[in-house]
Amino acid sequence: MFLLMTPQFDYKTPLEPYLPHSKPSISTSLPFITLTYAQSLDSKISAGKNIRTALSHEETKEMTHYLRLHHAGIMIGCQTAMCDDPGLNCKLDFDKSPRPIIIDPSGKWKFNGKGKMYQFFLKKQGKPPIVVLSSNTFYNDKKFTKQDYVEYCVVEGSPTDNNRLDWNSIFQKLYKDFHLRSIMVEGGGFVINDLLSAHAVNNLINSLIITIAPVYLGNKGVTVSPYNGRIDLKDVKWFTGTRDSVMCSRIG
Ligand SMILES: NC(=O)C1=CN([C@@H]2O[C@H](COP(=O)(O)OP(=O)(O)OC[C@H]3O[C@@H](n4cnc5c(N)ncnc54)[C@H](O)[C@@H]3O)[C@@H](O)[C@H]2O)C=CC1
Ligand SMILES: Nc1nc(O)c(N)c(N[C@@H]2O[C@H](COP(=O)(O)O)[C@@H](O)[C@H]2O)n1
Repeated sequence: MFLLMTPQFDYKTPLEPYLPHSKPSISTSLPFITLTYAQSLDSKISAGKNIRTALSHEETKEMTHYLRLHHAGIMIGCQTAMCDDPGLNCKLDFDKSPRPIIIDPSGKWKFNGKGKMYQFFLKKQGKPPIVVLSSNTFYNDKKFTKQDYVEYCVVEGSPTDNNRLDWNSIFQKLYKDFHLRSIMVEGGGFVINDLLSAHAVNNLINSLIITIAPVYLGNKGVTVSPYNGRIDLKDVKWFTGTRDSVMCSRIG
């Protein structure tokens, strides 16, 4: 559990209008999507490929766990799952931990073992994951075997584009088959850039919440920058803690 080290940092009031319950998705087939991550001043989310990098201050990290409290699912790409060994639970209230969702089209990531997510699950401090898998892997890869406690969300994968999965199909399936009404997407770089780019076509993201840490990570860092150019944000609100700044917005 967190000790509230910095009670003067009120993140709850400014976040309120951006939470799923404040503006439920008007769609009946898609969950409320919050894209949220921490970045440096030069738009890097880690110091380099496969390097877990602490960017958030203690109090903005606590804010992330508050966001976890308000979402039914928490999504990351398999590269982040493999290099960060994340817990993805909610330390403010274990019972309200979101369901971890790992986008892993080829089924490379392993849940069972020494990983934090599995250990939290065994101690009833976190939920078991859903792995989003390509139909090519599920039906055609003879080496693929189902893992204990893992549920699979099988989405049609592109046969020509490296098992690429369509975001709209992923979210629709998670809504329909797993009844997830709100999902926070944390990263990493590929997931953020691809989702931001897909949003321009499908209007998928409901809230964008970014922690900005006062640090440069340099040109070896993993960059956040959508492929298809400029994206304008609206309903923008900034607030500042002891060290980090936080930007909340919707995407125009
Ligand atoms: N500062 C922060 O808030 C965060 C930082 N990170 C950092 O990000 C870095 C990892 O980022 P990346 O290497 O870009 O990996 P990633 O975590 O975005 O995973 C990429 C992989 O996920 C799969 N994938 C994701 N979306 C897919 C789709 N639509 N269709 C098919 N496959 C899909 C693919 O296998 C792809 O290679 C790590 O260093 C990690 O520490 C990760 C999360 C948050
Ligand atoms: N909010 C935030 N700040 C940072 O500085 C980070 N590096 C991250 N990373 C994300 O959080 C996951 C780790 O979660 P646990 O604390 O282990 O539950 C990591 O995998 C990234 O998704 N986030």
